[in-house]
Amino acid sequence: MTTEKVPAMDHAVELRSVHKTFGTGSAAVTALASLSLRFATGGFTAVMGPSGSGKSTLLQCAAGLDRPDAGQVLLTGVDLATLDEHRLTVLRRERIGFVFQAFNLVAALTAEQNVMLPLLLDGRKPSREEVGHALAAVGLAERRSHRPAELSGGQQQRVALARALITGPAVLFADEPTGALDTRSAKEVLELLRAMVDRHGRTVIMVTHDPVAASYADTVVFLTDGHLVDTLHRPTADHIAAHMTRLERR
Ligand SMILES: Nc1ncnc2c1ncn2[C@@H]1O[C@H](COP(=O)(O)OP(=O)(O)OP(=O)(O)O)[C@@H](O)[C@H]1O
Repeated sequence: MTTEKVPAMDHAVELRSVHKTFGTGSAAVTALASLSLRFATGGFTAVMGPSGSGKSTLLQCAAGLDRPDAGQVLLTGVDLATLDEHRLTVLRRERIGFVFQAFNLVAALTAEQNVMLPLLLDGRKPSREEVGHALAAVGLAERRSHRPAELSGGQQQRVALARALITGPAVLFADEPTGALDTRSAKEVLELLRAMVDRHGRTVIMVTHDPVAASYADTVVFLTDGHLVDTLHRPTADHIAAHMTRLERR
């Protein structure tokens, strides 16, 4: 693929004055207000902020799932605005993994078949060994033949993680990945995300409302009304919770 590269790659994702509005006229809502933000390569960042502050829109634009009205998004050094839809799809497939609060597994497929999907979509024939390895990495080697309905929420999210990671993406985006999980399952998923960064050098960007989940990150950024209002490094859950309370009172 011939894509424009910038030389320095210490930031896996960079937003430069990204602006995004939904609706028109008096109904227009500014979701991102000329937001500039950089996510370090090999770092774990949590994105927090009150409801409607632009967190999901940030993730969608950063992952190339939505296009900003103005500004630039660089993903692993590639300016997404320079790509047509086909090249954007290829870039996303090769460099991005995504996990959602609702897992988004295909109900009719087994864990193993769900994990295979991204490779099949990429025209590759996955080996059972490769898929087995991905499931083992999330502690589910024994559950390869189970369908989503036969798995707990935490297990389903771990299958979703294995599916997101099977292509070896540089960046993993997670939108409330623990929002539907009990405390124990959430901890397992967060520890896996932490290990992706520490052991495999991946970049993780996670939207969350939960201060405990955010405390697994290296950096926590806070949005309000589409603006970046604060950045904390290695904060404790209590510190994050206090910060959120202050923001919600503003
Ligand atoms: N598709 C859309 N159409 C219209 N408005 C939208 C759309 N998506 C987001 N918005 C608006 O943009 C703003 C930011 O939304 P966004 O979902 O990014 O916030 P959020 O911080 O993720 O919120 P939450 O924590 O509630 O999920 C909100 O005011 C929202 O209503």
